[in-house]
Amino acid sequence: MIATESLSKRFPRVTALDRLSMDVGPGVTGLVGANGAGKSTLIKILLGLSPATEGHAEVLGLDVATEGAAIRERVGYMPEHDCLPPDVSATEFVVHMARMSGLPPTAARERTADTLRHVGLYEERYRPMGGYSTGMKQRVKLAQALVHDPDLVFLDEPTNGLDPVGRDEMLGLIRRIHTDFGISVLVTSHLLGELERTCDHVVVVDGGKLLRSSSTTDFTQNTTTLAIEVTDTDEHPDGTRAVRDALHARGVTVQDSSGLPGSGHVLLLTARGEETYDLVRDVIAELGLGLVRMEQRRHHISEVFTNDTDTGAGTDAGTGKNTGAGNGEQRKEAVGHGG
Ligand SMILES: Nc1ncnc2c1ncn2[C@@H]1O[C@H](COP(=O)(O)OP(=O)(O)OP(=O)(O)O)[C@@H](O)[C@H]1O
Repeated sequence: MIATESLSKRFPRVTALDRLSMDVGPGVTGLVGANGAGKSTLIKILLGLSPATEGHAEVLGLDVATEGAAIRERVGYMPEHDCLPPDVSATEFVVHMARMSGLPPTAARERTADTLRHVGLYEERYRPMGGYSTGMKQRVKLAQALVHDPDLVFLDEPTNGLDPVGRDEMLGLIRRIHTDFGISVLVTSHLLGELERTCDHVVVVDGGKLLRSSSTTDFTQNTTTLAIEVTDTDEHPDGTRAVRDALHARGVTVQDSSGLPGSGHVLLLTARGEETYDLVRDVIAELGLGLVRMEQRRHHISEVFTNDTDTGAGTDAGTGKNTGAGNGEQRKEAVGHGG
């Protein structure tokens, strides 16, 4: 869908993109980075709206340097900033954008009604947009990006300014753009956590450079840490402690989980294979306790990112190719703490 090769953009005082190479396939891809990381600059180059200083990029197989108009016919764009004229209604505005994209009048009206309904704007679509809430404006911006039925959409910070409920709704809508309509999505955010649930693939940029590019599941792969929770009994009023002591007696060290929320009843230990599971099961059975849960912990994307920036990593940024697997071991090391 998108391929960049050593793409750079230098402004007089700042390098917004620095030799960025990446491949993005179909699906929902998150482009993550702090404010000023270069996300909007990349999107403008990919749309053919702003020339790169050096390097090469293709969108849907089209060269951004020479085929910008053809790219914009097939790609929808939701800009970051408020750009809606206050005096017109959502319907008028989106019909206008559909006409600008080349749809005939009747098709433009029909597509507008469908798209506004899809993003959750109903009666209010006939009112002037100046009176809309931030959430409603974001929905109109999303609708105009989708109205010409593109193959791919670029959404620049679509959850900006939304409250938690609005954020969740917007993330759900973004997911459905792909599942319901088969449109691929590149969505930017400075919040990693929210992309964990929404995206198939995540690209992390920092200071215009690629930090990491991999599938979300690869980012959040299982750790080797086991979380165990047991019931208490009359004989063992503190079942958690009884298990800890019994495991300790058998040479298994339980990790210090005191910093974790609700950690009072959760034991964390490093699994060394099947035998660790068997040992835990046997210890709990011998003590006559009930096993509430025994599960492998997963990383959160935010843990990965914190670790990357802390260590100045980017070790596996490499080519940034969308290969998903293959960097697991390196990542495991980079993440290390796992708990
Ligand atoms: N037209 C421009 N002229 C000069 N500097 C620019 C211009 N556009 C962007 N920059 C600079 O390039 C860097 C990257 O900006 P960009 O807007 O791409 O970041 P971003 O990751 O999208 O962050 P944000 O979400 O805050 O917009 C920033 O330091 C910004 O100040």
